[in-house]
Order: sequence, then C-alpha cells, then structure tokens
Amino acid sequence: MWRLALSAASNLRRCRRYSTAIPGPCIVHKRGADILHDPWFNKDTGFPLTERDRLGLRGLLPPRVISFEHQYARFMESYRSLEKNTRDQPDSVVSLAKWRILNRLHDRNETLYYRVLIDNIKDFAPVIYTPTVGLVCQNYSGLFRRPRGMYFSAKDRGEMMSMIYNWPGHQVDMIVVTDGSRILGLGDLGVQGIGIPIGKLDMYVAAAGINPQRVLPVMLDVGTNNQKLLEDRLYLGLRQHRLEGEEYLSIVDEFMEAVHARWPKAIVQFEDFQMKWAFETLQRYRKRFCMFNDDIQGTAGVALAGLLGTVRAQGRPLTDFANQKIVVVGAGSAGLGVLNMALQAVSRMAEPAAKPQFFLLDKNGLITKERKDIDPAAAPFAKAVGEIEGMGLGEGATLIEVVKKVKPHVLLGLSGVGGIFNEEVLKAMKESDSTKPAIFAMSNPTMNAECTAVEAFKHAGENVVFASGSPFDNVDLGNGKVGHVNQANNLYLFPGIGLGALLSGAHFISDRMLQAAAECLATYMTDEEIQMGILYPSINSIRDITAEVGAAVIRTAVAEELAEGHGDVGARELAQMSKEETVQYVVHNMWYPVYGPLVHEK
Ligand SMILES: NC(=O)c1ccc[n+]([C@@H]2O[C@H](COP(=O)([O-])OP(=O)(O)OC[C@H]3O[C@@H](n4cnc5c(N)ncnc54)[C@H](O)[C@@H]3O)[C@@H](O)[C@H]2O)c1
Ligand SMILES: O=C(O)C[C@H](O)C(=O)O
Ligand SMILES: [Mg+2]
Repeated sequence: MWRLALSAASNLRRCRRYSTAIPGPCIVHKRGADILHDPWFNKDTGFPLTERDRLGLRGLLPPRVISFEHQYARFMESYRSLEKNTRDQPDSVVSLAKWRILNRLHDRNETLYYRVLIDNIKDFAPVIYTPTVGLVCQNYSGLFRRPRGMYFSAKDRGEMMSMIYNWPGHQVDMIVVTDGSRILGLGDLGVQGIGIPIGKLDMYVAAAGINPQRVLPVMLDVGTNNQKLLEDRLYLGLRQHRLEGEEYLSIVDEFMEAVHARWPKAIVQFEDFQMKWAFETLQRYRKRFCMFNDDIQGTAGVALAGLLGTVRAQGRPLTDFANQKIVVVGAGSAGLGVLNMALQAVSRMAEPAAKPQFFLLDKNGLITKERKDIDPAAAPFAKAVGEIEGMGLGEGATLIEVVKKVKPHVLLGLSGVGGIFNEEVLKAMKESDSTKPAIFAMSNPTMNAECTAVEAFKHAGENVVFASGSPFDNVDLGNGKVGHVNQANNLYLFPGIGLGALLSGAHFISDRMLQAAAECLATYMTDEEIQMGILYPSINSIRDITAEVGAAVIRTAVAEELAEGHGDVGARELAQMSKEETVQYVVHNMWYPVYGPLVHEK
C-alpha cells in the first residue's frame, strides 16, 4: 500500500521540481528573461532548443547548448583555479573568495549549485557552513548583494501575519530562525547572523534532501547589543539595543503564530539564540509547535553519540558510560544540553543509584552548589562541596585544577573560548584514568576551538580520541600513524531530526525522538572504526546517515503515537513499514538536483 503511495509521492516530487507543491502539468509559467533570472528554473546555457523556442529564450543565450555535466565541470574548473590562484593569500581572503563564487552560483542556478554542493560536500561544507559562515556573518553588511530568506524586525510588530504571505513559496517545510544574539562563538552579530540559517538550510538540502523551494531562513531582528555594529554605517539591521523581557517574547510569539497559520506542518529550528532565550523559547514552544533548538538538542545528541563512542574505544561496555568522568567546559545552551542528555542516558543504562561523574565549569570556574545566583538550568549539575573537597576542589576551581584532580576520561569544551585547552591542560590529560582519553573541542568557528587537533595529539598524547566542532585535517603522527580528527558538529543530527519530524507528521518533537536520533548515530560506526578513533561517519555519507536518523525519528514518533503522517502516507502506513522500508521511504522523499523539463514534449 505505502509502496503505491511512495511511487505516487516520487512522481509528484519529480513534478514538484518545477511546480512547487501543486500537482499537475510541470510547466513553468514564466517566460524569457524572468526564467533566466529565477535561480530555481534557470539552466543557464543548458536550455534545450525546444525550451528556448517555447519559453521565449531564443536570442537571450549564446547559441550552443551546454550539457549539465559540462556546466558542472566548468564550475569546478573555475573553483579549482581560484584555489590555485589564491594559494599565497591570507586564509580569510581565500575563504571569502570561495564563499563568493559558490554564493554567486546559488543566486543564479540552484540546480547546479546544489549538485556541486552534494557531490563535493566535504570540500564545500567548510565554505557554506562552519568555519567560513562565521566570517561571512562578521562581514555580512559589506558582502550583502541580494536578500535571501525573511527578516522580521521589532518594527514589524502587528504586521507579521500579513508579511508571512510575502514569501513567494507556496509550501515551506523547514525554517531555521535566529535572532543573531550568539552566532557560533562570535557573540552578538545582530542581523548579520542571517548567514547561519542560510548555511544550516543549505545543509538541509544537501544532507536531508529538503526541496530548496521549501526552505525559509529567518532573521528576527530585535536589535543588537554589539556597539561596534551599532556604530557601523554599513550595518543593515535595526540601530537599537535588543528588546528584552515580554517585548522580546511578543515578537517571537507573533512570528511563530504567523508561521503556524500559513504552514502548520513546517518544522522550525531555533539556532544561535543566547542561552536565556534558547531555553525559554524551547520550553515555551516545544509542545505547541513542531520545533527544536539545535544548539541545545541537536548538539546534545551528537556529543552523546561521540561520548558513547569513546566508551567503546576504551573497549568497555556501554553501561560503563555511567562511570565516565566528564569535564564540560561551558555552561551555556550547548554544554547544558549535552549534560541533560548524558544524564538521561545514564539513568536509562545504570542502576538508579548511579551517580554520574560530571563536572561543569563556566567562566567563573567549577560550578558548585555554593555558587551565588546559579542559573537554574545549571543547578542540577552543580557539585556538592562535600563531594569534591576530598579531591582538593571547591567552588570556582580553575580548569587546570579540575583536570589535574579529576583525571577525567573526557574533556569537552563548549565555551566559545579559543585555546582554553592550553598546553598545560592538555598535558594534564595524560594523567587521565582512561586508556584513551577524549578531547572534544566543540566550539566554533575554528579560531574559537578550545584547542587544535595538532595541539591535542602533541600535548595530550597520541592515544587520545579527538573531536572538534569545525573541521581540522587528520594529524600525521609519524611512522605512518594518523591521529584521526572527528567533527563533533550538530550537522550529523539536525537534518535527520528535521526530516524525520516532517515525514512523521508529529505535532511536536519528543525527547524519545531525539534520543532515537542520537542512538542511531552512536550505533552507526563499526567497532573497527571506533578502535581507530573514528567516532562519526565521513561527511561524504551525510545523506545516508541522515536517512537512518530520519527513519529512527519517524519510527519513534510512530511508537509514541505522535505520528500523523505526511502527504499521501498516513500514520497507519508509517506504522506498517519495517525499519528498512522506513529508511527507503525517507530516501525516496529526498530531493535531488537534476534539470527537469520546463515544457511538455509535443
Ligand atoms: N559543535 C557543535 O555542534 C556546537 C553546537 C552548539 C554550540 N557550539 C559552540 O559552543 C560554543 C558555546 O555555545 P553556547 O550556545 O553554549 O554559548 P553560551 O554563550 O550559551 O555559553 C557559553 C558558556 O561558556 C562559558 N565560558 C565563557 N568563558 C569561559 C571560560 N574562560 N572558561 C570556562 N567557561 C567559559 C560561559 O560562562 C557560558 O557558560 C560556541 O562557540 C558554539 O559555536 C558548537
Ligand atoms: O553551526 C555550527 O557549526 C554548530 C553549532 O550550531 C554552533 O552554533 O556552533
Ligand atoms: Mg548553532
């Protein structure tokens, strides 16, 4: 039954390539230059003669028809020559030049753009995503040429319900929204933070096969507290300090209601909100809308999968996770998200009396119950002083003191502070109680990483398991040995969480759906890979892992009776699918960039 629905769905999808959600003839209603200027329809020199004739394109293009493959090769050639020609220039200049050439293609021809992105994801992810996206956000006002996505500002109060209809796409499946208040580890970048939703949604298209016509990057511009930006004459956002309290929430409320009114089934991913609003909005909306916070929940799942991998790497059973001493540096949305999920995992796998050995530090050092004005979200992880004074530790102990005294199995950074795992701290990790100590320097972009891969292997020893949020090259340890670098980045989960939630039709995203996503990622790697220190799959197989994660999310939604189905495939059909069939169903729903016909053949 669902197979029928599947083939109907895939026919419809082919049709949708050019006709949005409306079934019927796959014919473009635009003509002439309007088609060439629409990146969704544009094929550049690839329009066949029949289309040139019938769509009023004759004479608007050079006469020779160039195949898609040829166009692809031409683009890659210009990209490679740009790499060659900029070899001696500073990294930031090269990165921005690469971003520009990709962005220009994105603006002109989406089909070709997404194909080169999918096929070269390992090379291009660092350009459209972390680390270059950070640089792009920092320079956004100067780089701005064409708008992408939607901007709702504090000045739009009361107007959002009508503004949302200004978006030209009929259907939106996936929205990534930010208020720009904590962009990677770069702080408050105001309206310039729009680069993050754009980059995340590019990953949604590449990894999850979300149709690019159905994605919507959103900036909620409620002002900025970044004085430099407020004084920058090129700054494109509101020149006012950030709204606070109820004023702030009323803007986010209005936006969420407008989105829900127009696209009730769209998934909304909150991204790079400062901690207080990250937690507050998650709590406020998570049962009312199908939404999640990637920095809290996506990051947690990826980190947990990596942490379970480090237990396997030590040759220990997974239940030993409960005994791992984990030092988390950074008590923000990401660090607390990780600890909350790790706590849930411990309580699932260990004796009820098991006491997780988590140590949490923020900018004021080790957090204990003696901490004044402790953030309620951090309170469950604050150490009782009696528990640690025997180790010679107390409130506010420094990172080096904690590492020396605790001898942790894992040192995990989500602090946003570059280089905080300095030589002394890394050397202290040599005394870890683990045979394979793990160092996770998860802060982004690269310059904010707590340490580099080279530093970790050099100072903490060659047997460490290393992961970073932004990519580093593997490290040559000499004698043919390689120090493997893992990218512990939420990109391994958010596309599958979003796609799984969408296809399940669940009206909210439950903890168990998120746990299923993390467990799926954790079990993806073989023992052999794990032994080599490889905790996550290659980013080249991101579509594959996303299909598995998406299926795990759907199956959990079904098991929890939250799934309502999507399109032609109802809850009952989802429930009848085997695990493999669910994966196939997800794969079938992934959009893939090819030039489709724009006119009927006669
Ligand atoms: N790899 C990933 O997938 C991933 C996901 C989410 C966030 N991140 C990164 O994590 C970082 C933090 O994100 P967040 O949302 O939690 O930010 P946040 O602002 O909510 O939290 C930052 C935390 O770090 C602490 N901190 C600051 N300076 C410190 C110091 N010197 N020593 C110890 N702690 C210190 C702060 O007190 C705060 O608790 C960012 O760089 C972000 O890019 C990475
Ligand atoms: O954007 C990323 O690369 C990961 C994460 O969401 C972050 O905020 O750093
Ligand atoms: Mg983020």
